[in-house]
Amino acid sequence: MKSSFLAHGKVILIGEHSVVYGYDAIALPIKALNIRTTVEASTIMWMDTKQYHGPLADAPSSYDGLKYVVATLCQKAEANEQLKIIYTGEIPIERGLGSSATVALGTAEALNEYFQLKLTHAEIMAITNHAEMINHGKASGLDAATVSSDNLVYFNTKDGAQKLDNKLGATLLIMDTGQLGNTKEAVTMVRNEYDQSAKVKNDIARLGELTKLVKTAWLKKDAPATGSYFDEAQVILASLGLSTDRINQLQKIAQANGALGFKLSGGGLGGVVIALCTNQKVAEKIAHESQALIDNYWIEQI
Ligand SMILES: C[C@@](O)(CCO)CC(=O)[O-]
Repeated sequence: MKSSFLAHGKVILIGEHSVVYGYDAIALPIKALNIRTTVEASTIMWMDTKQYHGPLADAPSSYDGLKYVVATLCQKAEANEQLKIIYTGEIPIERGLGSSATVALGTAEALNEYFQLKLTHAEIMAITNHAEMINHGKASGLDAATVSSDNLVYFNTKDGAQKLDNKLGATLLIMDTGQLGNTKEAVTMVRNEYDQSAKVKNDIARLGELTKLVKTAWLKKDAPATGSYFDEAQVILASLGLSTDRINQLQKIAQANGALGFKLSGGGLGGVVIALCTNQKVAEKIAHESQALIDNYWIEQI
């Protein structure tokens, strides 16, 4: 008996960090980035990923979220069977692309099917979100909501995920700086500032407003306005200490080559950046000019 589940990655368009404080955020599922989780019987509890291959019990602490998912599902199934859990495909880790939520969701779904537990979507999401809390300290649930959605997600912690399925009529360039971000560290850093500074509280509130403005512009298919809100968000995220020299250099290249807007995406301190472009040609030109500073890039029509 074998079961498997394919889960995809995501990129945050706007509202990272402020979403942790209850404000709105918008995130896009990225189907081109995905990981398949396969569960099969084994002689020992075994975990097989690009980063780690060995007994689950010996996996490093970065696997604590996954250990929780496996333990919870096995407990619900009252299973004492040993398993091998294999991950194929790749989403670069610590880049803001949702790799941890993808593997947590994939593991919960694959084990749900393997044990025929018939857990509801809400139960699977609760387990995935808890794993994200273990991974990231304080997680808003945005990543888990987006990696389990087929549509653009409009999200806040109170109402959860809502569909925003209109097209903006533009091209999104996603570039991987190759620098490892650290979501837990970034969220903690902003939280410490938030608790002490009225300016940071205002910055976070403005990020929340920018999300609402992007939604309005999106519904009007106003890509230039959306781009200008991305630029403003980048100024705020940089002032919170979340940008890097490389991100700033990429911003200059994007601006010099016609991007409508540019920002980091996800926790920051590295990871991916996004450039909003009028069309594919502009996106390809920016990616080409940026090649010395990036590991990889993806283009999405939005
Ligand atoms: C930085 C953050 O807003 C996004 C991480 O992808 C954290 C969260 O929403 O849990």
